[in-house]
Amino acid sequence: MVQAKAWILRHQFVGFPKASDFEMKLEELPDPKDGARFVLIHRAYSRARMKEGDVMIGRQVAKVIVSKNPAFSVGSYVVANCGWRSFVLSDGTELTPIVSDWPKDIPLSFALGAIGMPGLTALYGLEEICQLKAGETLLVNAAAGAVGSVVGQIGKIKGCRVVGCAGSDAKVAYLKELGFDQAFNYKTVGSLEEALREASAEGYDCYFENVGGEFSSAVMPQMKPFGRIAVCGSISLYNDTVPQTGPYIHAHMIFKQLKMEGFLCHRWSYKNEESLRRLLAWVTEGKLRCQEHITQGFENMPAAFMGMLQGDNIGKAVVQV
Ligand SMILES: NC(=O)C1=CN([C@@H]2O[C@H](COP(=O)(O)OP(=O)(O)OC[C@H]3O[C@@H](n4cnc5c(N)ncnc54)[C@H](OP(=O)(O)O)[C@@H]3O)[C@@H](O)[C@H]2O)C=CC1
Ligand SMILES: C/C=C/C(C)=O
Repeated sequence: MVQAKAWILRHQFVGFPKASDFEMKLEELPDPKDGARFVLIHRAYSRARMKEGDVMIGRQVAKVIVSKNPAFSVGSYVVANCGWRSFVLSDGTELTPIVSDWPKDIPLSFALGAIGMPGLTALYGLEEICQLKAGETLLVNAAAGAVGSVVGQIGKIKGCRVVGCAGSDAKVAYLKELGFDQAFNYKTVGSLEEALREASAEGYDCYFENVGGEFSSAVMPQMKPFGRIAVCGSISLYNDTVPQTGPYIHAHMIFKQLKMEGFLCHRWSYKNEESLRRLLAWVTEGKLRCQEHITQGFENMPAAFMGMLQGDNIGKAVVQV
């Protein structure tokens, strides 16, 4: 028997999540039986949200420590979509092997960030939704985070002018280090509209939307005709107890003939293998830089999650167990 820990959503979040909304439980896992197709894994990193009574959703980089499944050899690493757990028994359906030629000098935890789901989200939002072209001007918010920092760097790889905004001066300095052409702290600018205009007087061809709400309302009038908006997330709305309302965007959408489309990264999962190879190659070539905000200890998962929601992280927020 193995004793595993799991974080459960005790109470549905009302407004910003609280420590008392989470509960840690112990689970007894049976030993895998001969002939059964089970994998026992450990070493969790993760973050997410969901409904009461369930184990918190999240992905981990995990090591296979016992296996009766020939597809997952003992000692190999996988990305596991198994929630906030310290160990798990899996039939393999939620596991994606990390490629055996993963370079030794690249941390495996990047498989949760730039060379994982957030990197894929950035790539698909830009290529499939925005259809970003060289020479265009791209705007991204939450730009110093897991998805946003990759969005901006892919924008530069593709020969675009990139504007990013983030919530601290340290984050703005980081964006400049990454090669963003313009960056500003949305919390300290006097006027968001003016800051957006100063960053790109001629407006924006593409807008990679991570934040929503008021920020989005300020961007719409500054989109260029036939601009494209990839609606990836709306983090400024997730903790609302009362839904935010307008200004409404219809006039800008119509008269500028904008295209706006929401997406979930798994829509293109059939391309993931090739896409992860591209992201890995950019990292290896030094074209795509990754930073992590690492919290130590499984017991600190809720704190890390709440910290991410309030902007503590530069780069991908991970928990090392
Ligand atoms: N569609 C899809 O398939 C996917 C969508 N997403 C979405 O992408 C977005 C980014 O996710 P991810 O990269 O993991 O997270 P990040 O690493 O970017 O962390 C979240 C960041 O959001 C910013 N933020 C928090 N609250 C606000 C607010 N009220 N207004 C503006 N910014 C805020 C903070 O940065 P700052 O200091 O700059 O405010 C914080 O660091 C999220 O909206 C997420 O839901 C993520 C993965 C897949
Ligand atoms: C897959 C993740 C989705 C969001 C909106 O965060």
